[in-house]
Amino acid sequence: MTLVRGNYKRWKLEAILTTKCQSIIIASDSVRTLSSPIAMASLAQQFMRELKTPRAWLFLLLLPLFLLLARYSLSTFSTTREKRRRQQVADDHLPPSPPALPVLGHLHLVGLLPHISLRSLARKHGMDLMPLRLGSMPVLVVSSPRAAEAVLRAHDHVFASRPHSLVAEIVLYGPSDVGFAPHGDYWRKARKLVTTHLLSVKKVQSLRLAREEEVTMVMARIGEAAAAGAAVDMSDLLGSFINDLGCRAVMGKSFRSEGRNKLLRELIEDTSPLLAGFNVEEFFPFLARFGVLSKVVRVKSERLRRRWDELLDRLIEDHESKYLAVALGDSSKDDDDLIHVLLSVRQEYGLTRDQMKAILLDVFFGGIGTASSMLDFTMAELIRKPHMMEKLQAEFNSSVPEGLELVTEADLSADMPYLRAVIKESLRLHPVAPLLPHFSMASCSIDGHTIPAGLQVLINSWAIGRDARYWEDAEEFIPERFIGDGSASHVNFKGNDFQFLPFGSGRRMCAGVNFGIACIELMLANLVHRFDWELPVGKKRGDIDMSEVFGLVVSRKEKLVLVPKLRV
Ligand code: HEM
Repeated sequence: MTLVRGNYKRWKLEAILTTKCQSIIIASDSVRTLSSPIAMASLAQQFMRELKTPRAWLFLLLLPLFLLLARYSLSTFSTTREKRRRQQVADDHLPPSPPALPVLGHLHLVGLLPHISLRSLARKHGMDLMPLRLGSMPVLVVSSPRAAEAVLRAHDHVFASRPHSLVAEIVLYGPSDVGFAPHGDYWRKARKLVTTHLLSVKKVQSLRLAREEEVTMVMARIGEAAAAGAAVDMSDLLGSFINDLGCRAVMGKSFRSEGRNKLLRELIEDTSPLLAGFNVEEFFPFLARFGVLSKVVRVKSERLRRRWDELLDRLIEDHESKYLAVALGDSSKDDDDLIHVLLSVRQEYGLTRDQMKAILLDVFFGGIGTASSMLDFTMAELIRKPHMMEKLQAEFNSSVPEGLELVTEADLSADMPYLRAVIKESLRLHPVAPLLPHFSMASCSIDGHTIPAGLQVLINSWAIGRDARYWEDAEEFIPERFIGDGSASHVNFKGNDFQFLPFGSGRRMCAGVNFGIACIELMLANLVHRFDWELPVGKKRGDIDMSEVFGLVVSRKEKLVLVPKLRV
């Protein structure tokens, strides 16, 4: 195994231009200049949006100049015959790649929903391990459980890093969070802190009362709508439930009244597209040398960072004074929120203020969109299949005391196989993070192919969860497959079953599984147990549109509007 820098030059997919751009990356001592994978993935969408901005026109104006420079680069740096021969030998050890265009590579083949277009491409060319070139960026797309196991288990130590993203670097302070941080000592320390103190099973259990209180408030709102015969925008309701719960966990109860929950939701909504957006210069690093394009992204990111700073600094300062009072014995320790926990371990882990802020942002970005989108998909599937909704309600009827107004987590600890099967099936068919972004830190060999160091790897968990070689009726929503003698009754999401990766696997697996599942189970249980759900007049079940919008988290395009009827 060779280190990244030594090996990077050996990697060339098709265009000599690519090699040139990468040489420049190496020369500038930035071996990790590849973009955020999610950024890459929303390419087309962003591009259409960007066409309306001055920046896009700037790009179009710069394109001829770029092509001229590319030609110049080709002639100036043309490889020697011997180098080409050696490159050919290296290429022969790579899996084959679909045909590409000059300059763009395979960029034009990535659509608005990259996980879907990448699956079509992999299927068309029969490639479970598919090297692509997006602009000048080499990417390896992994589309089968077997290939995912090779990456996430056999070579987990090689692929446990993340690709670089300019936006994450600015907005996430380095990045100093867990999710975007490159593999290394800092990531290890931050991940340990998060899994031991913030998102441990014990900590998640200690937030049980908070979850139950938040669910009670939501049920009261739905109850009012039911009494009035009014429709409820479920997408919005579920979004604000998870947002409020996240705020409560992070900053404590006392901040809801100050409007900080709303501010936080706005900030997350403003930041997510940028974190998921694509930056021209990251696909064409050659252009970044002019510095013009990266400035636009930089300015936007810095503006957001200032807004985050203002909110997070205030939150931390408020907590610091309270923490000090508790430490001096002037006040009782009534607060156990995550900022408080972070302050208590700050010295032990040697955390700076910026690092604390980045770690808090992970809880917001990791937790809020994921759980609410997942709940939205699940409710939509259950409405489309009323017999499944009835089966789930029957499970509650037989498991919880009659007339129970709130299903608590204690009630859920009883055996509820169908509830768990519905959640698993929803995660299989609609993984809200469908492309897992990884980065190779060294070269390694998979199936006789040499995978070079310094390569961005995307594991298509959406394609893997629908792989007909592993799943019967792979495109259908059938929770029964996960129970009894169903074909997947032994499969779980702990990262050992590589045909089912909604939370990833290996070192970079989701750090918030327990937190996420606890929120989802409690909310879904109460929605289904307390209410029957109907569609607004004039809308049929078949009209529910399951199409998606790609972003940091994939969500349903259409809002889910339902009319509740009180059951209990
Ligand atoms: C339905 C809910 C959720 C889903 C489906 C989900 C899914 C994922 C996935 C697919 C990854 C990437 C795994 C990989 O690269 O192999 C991830 C990473 C992560 N998630 Fe989650 N997640 C959820 C909830 C949460 C929650 C509630 C939190 C925190 C409060 C959280 C925090 C994180 C963090 C910190 C990482 C980065 C781990 C690392 O890079 O070391 N997630 N999540």
